[in-house]
Amino acid sequence: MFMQVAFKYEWLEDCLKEGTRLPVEKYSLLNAPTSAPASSDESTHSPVISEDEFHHGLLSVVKVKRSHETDRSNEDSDSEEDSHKRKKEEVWMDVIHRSGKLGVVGKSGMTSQRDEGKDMEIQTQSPQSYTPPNLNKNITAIFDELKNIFGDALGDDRRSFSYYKANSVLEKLPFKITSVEEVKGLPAIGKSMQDQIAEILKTGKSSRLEHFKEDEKVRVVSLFGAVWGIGPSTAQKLYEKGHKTLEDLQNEESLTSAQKYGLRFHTDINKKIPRHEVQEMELLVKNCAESITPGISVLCGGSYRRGKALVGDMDFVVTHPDGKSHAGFLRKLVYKLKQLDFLTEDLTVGMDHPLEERGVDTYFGLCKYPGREQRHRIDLKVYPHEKYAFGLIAWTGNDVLNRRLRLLAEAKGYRLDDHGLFPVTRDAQGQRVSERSSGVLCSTEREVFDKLEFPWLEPNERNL
Ligand SMILES: Nc1ccn([C@H]2C[C@H](O)[C@@H](COP(=O)(O)OP(=O)(O)OP(=O)(O)O)O2)c(=O)n1
Ligand SMILES: [Mn+2]
Repeated sequence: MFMQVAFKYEWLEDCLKEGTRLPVEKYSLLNAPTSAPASSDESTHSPVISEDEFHHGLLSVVKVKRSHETDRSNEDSDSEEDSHKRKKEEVWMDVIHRSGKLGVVGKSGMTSQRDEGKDMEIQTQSPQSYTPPNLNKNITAIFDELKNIFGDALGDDRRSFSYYKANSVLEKLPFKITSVEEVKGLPAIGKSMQDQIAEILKTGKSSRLEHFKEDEKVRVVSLFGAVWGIGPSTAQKLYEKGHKTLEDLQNEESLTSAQKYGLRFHTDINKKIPRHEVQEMELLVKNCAESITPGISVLCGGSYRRGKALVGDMDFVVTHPDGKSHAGFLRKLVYKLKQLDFLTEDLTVGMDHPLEERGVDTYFGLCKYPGREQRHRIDLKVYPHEKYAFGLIAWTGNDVLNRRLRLLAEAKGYRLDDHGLFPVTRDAQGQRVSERSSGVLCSTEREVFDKLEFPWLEPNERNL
């Protein structure tokens, strides 16, 4: 039985380490510990979890698949708000950092792989699988639906993110929740989440979700919004045109060709890819790339690089250490991968930046595992050597870490994105400007972490 409503974060960490639910007494914040007290020194370094503060700590990173409609570079446009909360953020950074470690300690024996002393982080790594057991699917499945409804249909990224971060805590818990008392005091689980959890525990359902399911507009708009290439505003327009089902959309002329592919392969794209298949496809792309330009570096980032057992899509990050052979490479790679019948449909393409521009070439498309017709989403991004470390961090994620790093950079007077780390100055009007040409030089991910004074995380430790 859980009597305390607030206890130290180490409780969660230790539970995960032990693989069992430990008594909370010695972690209590309300009662003075009677036995085996944590040293006072330790408690000063151990942030206490308060939902509200944790909430502010994470802000509105949204894990919704809308990157194709959203310019990632504009993601931080709410930086005014962010700056108000930055102070609090810094305090909570440690908490969040710890929460990232949870998944790692939860999987006993997971080790770090280092690849130090290299000029560039060109690594062939096979991180061990990251598969935290989710003992609370009865709750997280409902929250996941609500996350999608708020994100895909209602465009309410803030609420969507509340469910996303609540789930990222709940799915890592080493026990099945039987009473709402057990989640009080956990990060990201505030009063509203507690009430919803209590309701789910009692009735097996969420009235909020049931209400949405009864609302035809919400149901239809979130269905459409979940299609690759269709965002909340297009989804709403399609609903207003009278469409009700995905079949209805098949004859809709106004869809772009990418949206049509998104629709046609909707079921395929939504299926997660087993890790070992990604590994094989990574090898296929690597071999193909090497046969075109020897020495080229190809790495599959995203959740695969973070060690997930099931992967949503493939995010390839490519560069060439010589600083020039990357230019024009993507077109050749795409051509050859199509010849191999691996790449099948183009979604969006932005390539052929001339060498002098030092731009990033991108290809978003669909591919298939050799011998099968099922499609998967694939992104290929080619970075010039000097931007590579930044691209690799951005496309490895996860998005919570990306957000944290960006906010931290901002607090230190920089702007961070997948192209680099740029000092921010003020122009004559007092507006913040960052000069693209004067970026900080970092040739490895570790140098970027060091520059930001963020504790180093191996890729498999980045599931925050
Ligand atoms: N709004 C977003 C979307 C993505 N990313 C970054 C972090 C992600 O880890 C990476 C790849 O994006 P994905 O949507 O492919 O996410 P993952 O690879 O992490 O998960 P999965 O593909 O398994 O769904 O890009 C981000 O910072 N912000
Ligand atoms: Mn991915």
